Amino acid sequence: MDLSSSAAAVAAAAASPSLAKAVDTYRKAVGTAATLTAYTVLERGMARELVPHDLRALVAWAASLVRARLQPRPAERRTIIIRRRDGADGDPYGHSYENRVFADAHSYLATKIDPRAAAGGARQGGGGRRERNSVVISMVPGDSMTDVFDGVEFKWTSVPGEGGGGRSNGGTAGSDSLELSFDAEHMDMALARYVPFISDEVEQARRRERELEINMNEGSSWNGIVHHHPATFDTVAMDPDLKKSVVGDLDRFMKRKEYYRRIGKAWKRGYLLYGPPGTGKSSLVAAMANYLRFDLYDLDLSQVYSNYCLQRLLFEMPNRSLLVVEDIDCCFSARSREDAKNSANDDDDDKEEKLTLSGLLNFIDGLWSTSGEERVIVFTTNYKDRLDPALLRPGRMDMHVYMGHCGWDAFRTLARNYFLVDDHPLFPEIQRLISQVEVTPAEVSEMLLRSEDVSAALAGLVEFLEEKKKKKLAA
Ligand SMILES: Nc1ncnc2c1ncn2[C@@H]1O[C@H](COP(=O)(O)OP(=O)(O)OP(=O)(O)O)[C@@H](O)[C@H]1O
Repeated sequence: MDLSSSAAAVAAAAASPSLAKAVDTYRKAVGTAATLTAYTVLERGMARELVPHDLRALVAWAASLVRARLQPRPAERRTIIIRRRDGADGDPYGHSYENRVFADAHSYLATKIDPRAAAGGARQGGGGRRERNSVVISMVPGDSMTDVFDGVEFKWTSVPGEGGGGRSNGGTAGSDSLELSFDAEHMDMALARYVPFISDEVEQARRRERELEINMNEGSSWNGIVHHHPATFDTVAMDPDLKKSVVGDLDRFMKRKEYYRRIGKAWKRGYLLYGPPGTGKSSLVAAMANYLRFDLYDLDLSQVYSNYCLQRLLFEMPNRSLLVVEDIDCCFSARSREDAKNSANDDDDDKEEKLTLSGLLNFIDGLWSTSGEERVIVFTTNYKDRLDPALLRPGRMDMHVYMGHCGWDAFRTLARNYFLVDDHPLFPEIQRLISQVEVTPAEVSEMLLRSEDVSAALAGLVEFLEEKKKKKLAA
């Protein structure tokens, strides 16, 4: 029976007790039905047969309410637009500036497309130099990609620039802006964690990729050249435990910015490397710079004639740099002690100008404590006993590292460096001799370099060590 076809039929049906009963049953069912399926069955089965049009509409409405409750509602979304350039609107001269967040996001997305993509690229490095690598992989304008951070999905869309961008011109290189969209509930995470995370990642990748410089002073200015020193902590031959503790110390230092700030100390770390010539002090300095990805500033104090000159040099050093003063025992000789003795009654006009070790240390403490950025200073000496006590006082140099003669472990590192070998029939002989004579890693390196054939080189080393032993016994 089709009761919805005419008003008369509806009235008749309303009056019919059997229909009233059916409607009553239906109402109860609506009230108690727990699932959408139940509604659907009722809707289809009963409504068509029994229920008048208005009631059917009511039922459909109720069902849609229930459906809406049961079905997950699409989450509210937020979109952040990151423009390539900013400033043009607000700048009175109409200048626009490259937006750093855009550059970072652009580089970051390139590494998501291909992890080998260079994160160097568009923006200037910390020292104001333009980075060498540039991003060559990027999203095609109009395309989207999803990145997951801490379990939350972030969708990136590259929005074409005025020229329309396009595959031929390098993707986001042709895009004007990037859109970042995410569920509204993650707004805080996006701004406070995700975007800063991207900048950090890009910064770290840039540091890893950029070429390091070694700077040397000429008078009061620095001259820098690209620095390809091959030394790393893997190649420096030294006591393995000592090596571990140097690496651990650097790691701890780098993580402690907040700690240094809290205790009100300059975020700097001082290392004193000492030991005979040729034991690898300079190699260790290079390994430290490579490990930290810091530029090296090799301060030649014989070129520094006044405190003013020193001050200028230290001021010019950017953060994340490693200052090294080699052979510190020779730099001040007896002068600083003499100065200290005479300073009370010396009225020489230029006494303020004279460079002393404590002057240098105070400058470093004073200047660097204001920068709030990480600095590492390394002094090297062949003669620790000749050093000014000012330098040896506790708290001056944080770590004293002795670079000694070549031990067995150090020899094995060198053999691995030069020949990629971990064992050889001559090793036991070399181990015995090395424990009997003093030989520097520089001497061992020199012997290993003499032949490309491992057996010939090791035989030459055995001969050299035997000779040393003979001389020692004869002495
Ligand atoms: N510990 C080492 N590990 C690896 N190579 C070393 C080591 N010591 C010396 N060498 C080799 O010898 C060369 C000279 O060593 P290096 O200049 O590092 O020694 P140094 O202790 O700084 O010497 P000096 O006190 O004379 O400046 C290095 O270039 C390297 O090839």
